[in-house]
Amino acid sequence: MLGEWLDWTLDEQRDTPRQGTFASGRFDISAPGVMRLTPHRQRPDAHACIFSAAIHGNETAPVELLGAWLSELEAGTLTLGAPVLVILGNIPALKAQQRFIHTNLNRLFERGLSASGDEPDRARQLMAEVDDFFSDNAALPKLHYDLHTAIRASLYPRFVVEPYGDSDTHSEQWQWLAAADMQAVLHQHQHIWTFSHYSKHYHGAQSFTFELGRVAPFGQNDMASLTPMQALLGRLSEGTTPAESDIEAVTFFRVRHELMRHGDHFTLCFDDDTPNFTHFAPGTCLANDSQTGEYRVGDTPLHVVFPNANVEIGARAALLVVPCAPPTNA
Ligand SMILES: O=C(O)CCC(=O)N[C@@H](CCC(=O)O)C(=O)O
Ligand SMILES: [Zn+2]
Repeated sequence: MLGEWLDWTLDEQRDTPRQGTFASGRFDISAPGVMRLTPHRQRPDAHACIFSAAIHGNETAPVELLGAWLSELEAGTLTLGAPVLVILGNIPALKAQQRFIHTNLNRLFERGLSASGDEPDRARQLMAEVDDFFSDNAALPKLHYDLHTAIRASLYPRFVVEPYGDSDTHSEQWQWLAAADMQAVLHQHQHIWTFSHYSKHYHGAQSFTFELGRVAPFGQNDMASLTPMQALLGRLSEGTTPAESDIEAVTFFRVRHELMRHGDHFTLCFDDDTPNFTHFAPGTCLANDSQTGEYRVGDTPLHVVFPNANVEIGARAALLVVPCAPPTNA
């Protein structure tokens, strides 16, 4: 199953079986990098689960993690008890080991998207796959974990971004994230058309973007730190209740401001290797933009997440965030 999926994903021309069975279920590969797993016996607590990776092509740890989890299913050490849609997002970028080829796929998941090109076409295909999967499993609670790694080091190496949306995140999610050793949660403050946001906004799914360490080539990822995360994927795919931990060890943040690049010339006022969540005091200069001038921290200290001066004009150059209390349902 794993072999067939990766073969067809990485080499579309190969004559690979597109469906088959394994000890506890069936697999159906509907497109390169898109595979449905259907259990022979669905457990009563099952969620309809989507696990996605490689929405950014150079983020390899999540691909290794999904490979390790699929190997457990294939070996029969894990029993499938929930339907799962597994996705590798940007295949040309994965082959090239680049974040994207033409544009950032993780800003294109919006219905009615009119842009043309390979990444917009892939976004439309993946949105349709998500719609079909959730509609075919309409009786089940919906869940989507979109797995990434961050460009820079981080004061919290493993954290999740909670997309903005009308639907609430259930209290159990916070405990599952804590048990999976996620160290921080960042609540988004507005709609950003990411893949995890798509499932939350249009389907009301329990959905997060996971940042599982730092970008590294295949084979050089710290997979030991992701053992608790693999256990979470394992429990969800078994349709059993994941381990819970109390959330004391998790730090919560909220986005205060999205720093955008507007001008041809854009620089950040701090070192390139500044880790995510670094704190900046009031008055500190954070960015210089040829279009909008200097950006300085106001009266409230800010922490910087995902700083990147080399984004396209009009794209996000950093999230400026503040600590906040845990959700009242946590
Ligand atoms: O490390 C970075 O600078 C970028 C990491 C990354 O790709 N983050 C995601 C976050 C998506 C979200 O806000 O949910 C992204 O920018 O797409
Ligand atoms: Zn990413």
